[in-house]
Amino acid sequence: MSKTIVLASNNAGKIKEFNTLFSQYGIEVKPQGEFNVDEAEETGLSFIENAILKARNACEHTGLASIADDSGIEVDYLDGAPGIYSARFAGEHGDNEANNALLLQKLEGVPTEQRTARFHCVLAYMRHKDDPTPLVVQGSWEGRILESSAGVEGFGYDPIFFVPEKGCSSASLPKEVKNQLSHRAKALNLLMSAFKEKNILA
Ligand SMILES: O=c1nc[nH]c2c1ncn2[C@H]1C[C@H](O)[C@@H](COP(=O)(O)OP(=O)(O)OP(=O)(O)O)O1
Ligand SMILES: [Mg+2]
Repeated sequence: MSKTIVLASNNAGKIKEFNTLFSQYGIEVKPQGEFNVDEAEETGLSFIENAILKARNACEHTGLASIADDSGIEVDYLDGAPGIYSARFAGEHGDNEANNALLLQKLEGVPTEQRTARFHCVLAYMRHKDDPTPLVVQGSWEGRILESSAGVEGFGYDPIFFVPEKGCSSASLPKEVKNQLSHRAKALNLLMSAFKEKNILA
């Protein structure tokens, strides 16, 4: 690979997954923490806007190309909430336990068939901070919200996300399996196709 790509994320769970996923494509990325990039303010009103804000922030602070991930969970019974606010659903950014507890509480007594939900991931690639044509791709993963936590793998909402095709929570899946099925894996697959088509990193 000829150039460094910064991964515009501070989320340890995402970074771990990306290390595995990118290595499958023979690409090395460096998390923005290695460059002391300050966290971007996620002021957008969509995953797409926030992904671009994060990618642009990382480009600006490093002078390098970057990839950002903005993701979250949409629950149908809650009209799509927590959506872009998934990381701060219960108030404090990144308090996964509180977020999961609040989501379970809001769905208390709601029957199984009304607990449908999906993970959503938007990836944005920007060559530099003024890049007028960021590459933007999306992936989603359908499932439903369990009635209690199960499993210890993954991060975030994984313990309460039921994966119908596997019959268990996403936190109960081996990492390799999540990395084949997930919203993030699907989005990255699309990004890698776009890279190929545009000879990025070729
Ligand atoms: O595969 C996943 N499995 C479980 N939970 C997940 C997943 N993917 C996203 N999520 C949840 C975690 C967090 O509550 C929110 C992402 O929020 P999001 O703003 O994109 O990330 P973040 O602030 O944690 O890190 P950063 O912005 O530095 O990448 O969605
Ligand atoms: Mg964030």
